[in-house]
Amino acid sequence: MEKSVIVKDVTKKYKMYARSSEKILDLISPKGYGKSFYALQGISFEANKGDVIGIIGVNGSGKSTLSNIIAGIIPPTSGTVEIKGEAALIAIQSGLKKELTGRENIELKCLMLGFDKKQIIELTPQIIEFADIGDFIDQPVKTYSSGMRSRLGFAISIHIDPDILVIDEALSVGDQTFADKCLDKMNEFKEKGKTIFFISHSISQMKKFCEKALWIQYGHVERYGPMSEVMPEYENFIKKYKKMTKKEKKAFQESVQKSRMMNA
Ligand SMILES: Nc1ncnc2c1ncn2[C@@H]1O[C@H](COP(=O)(O)OP(=O)(O)OP(=O)(O)O)[C@@H](O)[C@H]1O
Repeated sequence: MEKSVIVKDVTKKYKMYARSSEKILDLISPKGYGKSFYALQGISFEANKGDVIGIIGVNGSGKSTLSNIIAGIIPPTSGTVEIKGEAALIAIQSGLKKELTGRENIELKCLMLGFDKKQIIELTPQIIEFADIGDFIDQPVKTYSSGMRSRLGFAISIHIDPDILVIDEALSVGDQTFADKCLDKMNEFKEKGKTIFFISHSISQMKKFCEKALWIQYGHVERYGPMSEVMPEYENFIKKYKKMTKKEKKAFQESVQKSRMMNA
């Protein structure tokens, strides 16, 4: 199996300053100052070409942080991410410049990826047709609804033909017809042997589309394996969590959050 993504011991740390003066103290003290929150702690896994991996986990577990790191949008604090080829992120807020129109965003993204004028002229109508947002294509993106942003983002990313596609909740907005159109495109990618990471709160969508599951539990990899094995374990955890009393839930949340906080 040819590897397409190798993630080794990836950590993402965010500084939590109570006051702005703490930021200055952090900059000038040799050992740093203030508390750090670990969104990710020692994430390691490998993906093969053709893998379709669902990233699952409860709110705040680190799914979006990890997808942003895989797509190269943000760097890890420590650890390495090896990507074979070009990765693209599709998320509701992904990479669209709000002041620019939809059409200008298409051009910008293509230019940034090194496409020439001829390729851009060829691709633009295809992207516009897929996005299907009518006259809004010539309006600034800041006037778009979240569904329209997601449509444009999806249309751009799918047409630039990346080797690794990271789809973060992009199908949760907008209508069913568009979601089906996206799923068809994602299936085309799958058939071409590309690697897809898929984040969705829809467990049925996950089960239908992904063969593997990467379960992120409060910044750690809890389980990684076939969807048919990992998902039942995750669903069991959710069931148990839901059965907890309010007090038990709070105690549980506090203990996991505490394990992610560290000094400096
Ligand atoms: N810029 C930031 N500064 C501080 N903390 C952050 C930042 N970005 C994310 N976090 C924290 O990191 C943790 C992981 O966030 P992330 O958005 O990756 O989780 P998620 O699993 O995608 O959650 P959800 O399912 O709610 O979208 C959260 O506790 C979040 O509050």
